[in-house]
Amino acid sequence: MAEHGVRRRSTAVTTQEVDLAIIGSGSGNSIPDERFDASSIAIFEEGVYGGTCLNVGCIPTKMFVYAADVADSARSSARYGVDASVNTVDWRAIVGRVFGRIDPIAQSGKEYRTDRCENITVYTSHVQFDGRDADTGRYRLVTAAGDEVLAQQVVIAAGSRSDVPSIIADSGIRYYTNSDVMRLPELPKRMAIVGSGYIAAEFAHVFASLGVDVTVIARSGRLLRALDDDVSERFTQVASEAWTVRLNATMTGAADQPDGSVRLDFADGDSVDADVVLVAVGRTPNGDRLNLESIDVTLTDDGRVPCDEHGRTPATGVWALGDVSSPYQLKHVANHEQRVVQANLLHGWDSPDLVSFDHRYVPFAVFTHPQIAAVGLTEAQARATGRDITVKVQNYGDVAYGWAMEDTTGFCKVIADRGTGELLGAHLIGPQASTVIQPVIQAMSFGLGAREMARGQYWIHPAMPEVLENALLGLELDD
Ligand SMILES: Cc1cc2nc3c(=O)[nH]c(=O)nc-3n(C[C@H](O)[C@H](O)[C@H](O)COP(=O)(O)OP(=O)(O)OC[C@H]3O[C@@H](n4cnc5c(N)ncnc54)[C@H](O)[C@@H]3O)c2cc1C
Ligand SMILES: NC(=O)c1ccc[n+]([C@@H]2O[C@H](COP(=O)([O-])OP(=O)(O)OC[C@H]3O[C@@H](n4cnc5c(N)ncnc54)[C@H](O)[C@@H]3O)[C@@H](O)[C@H]2O)c1
Repeated sequence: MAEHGVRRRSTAVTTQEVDLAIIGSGSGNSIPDERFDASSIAIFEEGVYGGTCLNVGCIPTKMFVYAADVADSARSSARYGVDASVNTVDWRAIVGRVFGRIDPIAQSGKEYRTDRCENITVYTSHVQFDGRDADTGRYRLVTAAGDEVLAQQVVIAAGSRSDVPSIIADSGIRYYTNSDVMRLPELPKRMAIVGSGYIAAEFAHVFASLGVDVTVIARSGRLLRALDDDVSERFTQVASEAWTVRLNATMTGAADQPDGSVRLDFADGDSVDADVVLVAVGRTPNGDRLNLESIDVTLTDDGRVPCDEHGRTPATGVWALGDVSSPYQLKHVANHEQRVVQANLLHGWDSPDLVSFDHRYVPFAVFTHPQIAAVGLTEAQARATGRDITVKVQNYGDVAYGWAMEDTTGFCKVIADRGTGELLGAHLIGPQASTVIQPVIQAMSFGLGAREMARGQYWIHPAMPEVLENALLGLELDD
């Protein structure tokens, strides 16, 4: 490990002075490249190196989703005249495939920073601020292991953690989150998933398709209710046929049962028994564990580290990016913000050339069944702007590739300004949604209107994006 500027104290802990400290090894780990070789850097990581996306988020979940999709394909094969079935699911082999790929990446990422980057010191411990050093004015960062780092500048890239409702946290039951459910030793017979957002929708698909009897417990009347109303409604319908879905469910208790299962009780007197309870009710930014008061930074009302469009927090020299500060808890946003903060670190805090976050058209996809993807305003949001809008809903089942797949539930909704043709939003539910949506993201980002987008290019026939082409052509735009 590099020991740049490290002073050993008699208590066996160290004090190091660095140019830059980075809290969190998710997107934060990508900041130091060769342009930072002359800077001394400390990276703090209290968990597994590489952060949420690599270890317990996007990447492993999608590797499990792919296995689930393969199982679903086999189950639905008879529709296409093919005789296939899912005979057994080798859960250990699936887990082995996923983490056999991921764990070495996390390990080698850490080794690279620790052993091969001479200007970087990795601290594998929780860290928090302890004000500023009176002599140097540097930010003082103190680890749980007792080390002290005095940093000229700090990037807070500390991510977020799973929320756990107190009714579960205080009950004493064994519950799982995305951090450990993917390493279950074996598939349970019954799983109850508390929550109805992204994580619930993706894991319900994974475990149900692999043969688990899944019950999804939603507080409100719809799943994925933050999405466009039609998408959320369609998804709730389809999901209710695939899994047990309890809507408008208010939990009143959770308790271990003598047979090792868990019972969840509801206000209507009903209950659900499950062998595994997965909690997926949102994520809290980790800024509340950094003692930010000591550097006079107050979290936003929704718990984020405040920062401006350049990533600058109210404390001079302290930057923030990703889940800890962003209104979007998405990896492509964290990566974008990392590139902005990286550029701005090189420009300097007060530079007139600072670059800005671009949050205009943040897309997302939910890798459940059916897949969902969206960008821009929902129909309700677009109507609320007061603009004269036109909306077209095109069914997958009405285009050639949708016929090929015998799709009966998918659709693509596009929303545009009737007068100008400006694209305002797109919402897809159906096969390949996360890929089919990409041309709309491009069009919106580069200011291409609906009409030009529909007719200014070829659309490969008979590929799935024809569903998008037809939706665009169906918009009632002024001439
Ligand atoms: C199950 C799941 C699936 C997801 N799937 C997708 C997806 O498909 N697509 C998508 O775009 N997004 C997805 N996300 C969201 C995505 O993972 C996050 O938006 C992204 O990883 C955030 O990156 P980050 O760098 O801000 O934080 P993180 O990657 O969480 O990194 C922060 C790191 O900081 C460390 N840390 C925190 N506090 C301290 C401290 N005080 N001291 C030392 N270390 C600290 C943490 O241990 C962590 O490793 C998913 C999330 C989950 C949970
Ligand atoms: N494919 C992706 O891009 C992807 C996948 C997974 C996660 N993520 C990111 O991670 C974030 C967190 O995911 P998530 O699914 O935990 O959160 P979420 O915000 O998507 O959904 C949380 C759900 O839990 C419900 N809820 C909240 N408190 C509850 C309670 N006490 N009891 C029952 N239900 C409750 C909410 O009403 C909401 O529907 C997402 O918002 C997303 O940004 C992204």
